[in-house]
Amino acid sequence: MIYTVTFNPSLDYVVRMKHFETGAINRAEQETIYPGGKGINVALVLGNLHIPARILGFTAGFTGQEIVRLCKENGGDCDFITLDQGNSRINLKISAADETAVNGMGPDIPEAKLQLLWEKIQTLKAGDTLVLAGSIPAVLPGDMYEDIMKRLQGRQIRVVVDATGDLLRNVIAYHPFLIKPNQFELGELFSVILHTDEEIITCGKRLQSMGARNVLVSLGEAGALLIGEDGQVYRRAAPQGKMVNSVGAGDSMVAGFLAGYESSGGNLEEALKLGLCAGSATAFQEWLATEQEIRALYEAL
Ligand SMILES: Nc1ncnc2c1ncn2[C@@H]1O[C@H](COP(=O)(O)OP(=O)(O)OP(=O)(O)O)[C@@H](O)[C@H]1O
Ligand SMILES: O=P(O)(O)OC[C@@]1(O)O[C@H](CO)[C@@H](O)[C@@H]1O
Repeated sequence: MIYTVTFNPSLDYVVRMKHFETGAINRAEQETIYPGGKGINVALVLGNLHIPARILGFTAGFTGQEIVRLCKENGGDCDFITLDQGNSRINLKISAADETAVNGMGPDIPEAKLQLLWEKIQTLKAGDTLVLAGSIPAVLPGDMYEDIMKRLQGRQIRVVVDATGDLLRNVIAYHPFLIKPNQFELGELFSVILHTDEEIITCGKRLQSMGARNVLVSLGEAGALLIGEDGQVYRRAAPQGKMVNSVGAGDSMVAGFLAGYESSGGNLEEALKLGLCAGSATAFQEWLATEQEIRALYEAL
């Protein structure tokens, strides 16, 4: 069974306009509200691919209720913990000539509620996969994912981490099965800006030598690079298509990778291929891609 954890879910308020100008009143030409947060996105795309995934995390207030409702409406298997105070955040996504986002801070999570999450995670069994994805509310310590991984050591649970900065850096020593930084986030870990495949591979291999098993580096429209635990480096260009909205493309890639890995009995090339197609299929849609959209790219690749 796959479980995803979203500490800081959101309502993604996606607005479209031809031109966006800072310091001015901008008028939306189209607006939609989606349930958001990386773990939620991963689980919904897994669901689209018929892979069962339970959604764990914290929701609060009226926005939290709407996140749960929208997740369920989209087939999500929700097991959220409800916080007694605050509201889940609203993340503004502006799609104009380019994409701009303002992500909220999210509510505080008191110790007693963290304990409830820990109790849920304790029930995972050997062979299960746990996806820790996205940021945590600003008031929580940056070792949150590390703490979870520490407690899960030796239990044969595959842990996937899609996060940035310290949250990601601190888990590497605990042998995550998969990490998925994008090119910028990978460079950020080493305080460098990466330009070439060789530079990306060097940094990816460094993360492997520090403990990560598979390092999947997403490169936007340039595709992805996988530094596999089998010692191979896999490189694939992205499928061609018209970019509509890239929000959730990276999460869809994680979902596709896990689905491809599971359905192929652990073939990394297959996992990368389905991951890439899921990422691109989402980038080519208004929101998260359906199975049909992902399979169409897969057949053509
Ligand atoms: N313009 C694009 N054209 C084709 N594929 C794309 C494009 N943008 C993203 N993708 C696909 O989605 C994958 C993930 O994208 P990206 O590298 O932007 O991840 P990310 O930065 O984690 O994304 P996000 O934070 O928006 O979810 C890429 O590897 C690629 O397969
Ligand atoms: O603030 P975080 O947790 O880093 O990212 C949150 C978020 O931007 O990630 C998803 C796309 O990957 C969106 O649904 C959501 O708004």
